Amino acid sequence: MRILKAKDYLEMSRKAANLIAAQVIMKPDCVLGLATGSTPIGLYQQLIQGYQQGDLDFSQVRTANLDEYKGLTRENDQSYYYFMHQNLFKSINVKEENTNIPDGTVADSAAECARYDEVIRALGGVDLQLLGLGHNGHIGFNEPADSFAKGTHCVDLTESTIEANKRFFASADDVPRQAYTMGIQTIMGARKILVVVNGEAKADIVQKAFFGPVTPQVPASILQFHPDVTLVGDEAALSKIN
Ligand SMILES: N[C@@H]1[C@@H](O)[C@H](O)[C@@H](COP(=O)(O)O)O[C@@H]1O
Repeated sequence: MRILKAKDYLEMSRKAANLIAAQVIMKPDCVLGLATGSTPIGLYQQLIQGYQQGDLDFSQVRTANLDEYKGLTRENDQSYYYFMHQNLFKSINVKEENTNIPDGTVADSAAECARYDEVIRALGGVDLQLLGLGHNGHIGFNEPADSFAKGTHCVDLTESTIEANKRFFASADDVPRQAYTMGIQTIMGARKILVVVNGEAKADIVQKAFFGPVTPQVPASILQFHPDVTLVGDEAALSKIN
């Protein structure tokens, strides 16, 4: 695992965006696995700047997002579809038909999960998967569990995730209780993985996930077995691993 330490959030965002930019430049039709949450917003802004300055072209890039809340429509401003359009897609030249996100409005979980796995298979897998890290070690919405989930599946969100994400909703009651997420096998199948973390609140889980035992109780710990992981974090998030 490569660890890149940044002095602050802006530098973390720049370093991470540089790695994604390198991927897009070296393979213009690459498949980018994308993530939501507050951590990647700064790096998406950097990618938008790179596009506006004429350094990056996303016209052939394909994307596959990690997850989506079940039950939220695309128009709901808390859906991950909405998030991706607001924070990245509307400001770069990626083609709508080349972007993929699980469809939270499909009630039949088995059908939607099978469809999404087929989408990723048809894309030829993910070249570079971007990941944030939940406070309980979740990646995508793979919550702590007794075993590692394989493909796309529907999860019941844990209380800690509902608590962490309620800041985006009017109240905790409005946070959806379920989500569709890529599975651990799909994430591990990505050719490269880029994890971004910032802030002191992530310091403990960074230490556990990357230097603790590999266990489904800390889903991100499986990344220790991936051959090409880069962790980019600010000093606060990396403070317990030095
Ligand atoms: N499903 C998302 C994850 O993909 C994200 O990585 C995580 C951390 O979010 P943040 O970056 O806001 O800390 O929480 C959310 O629940």
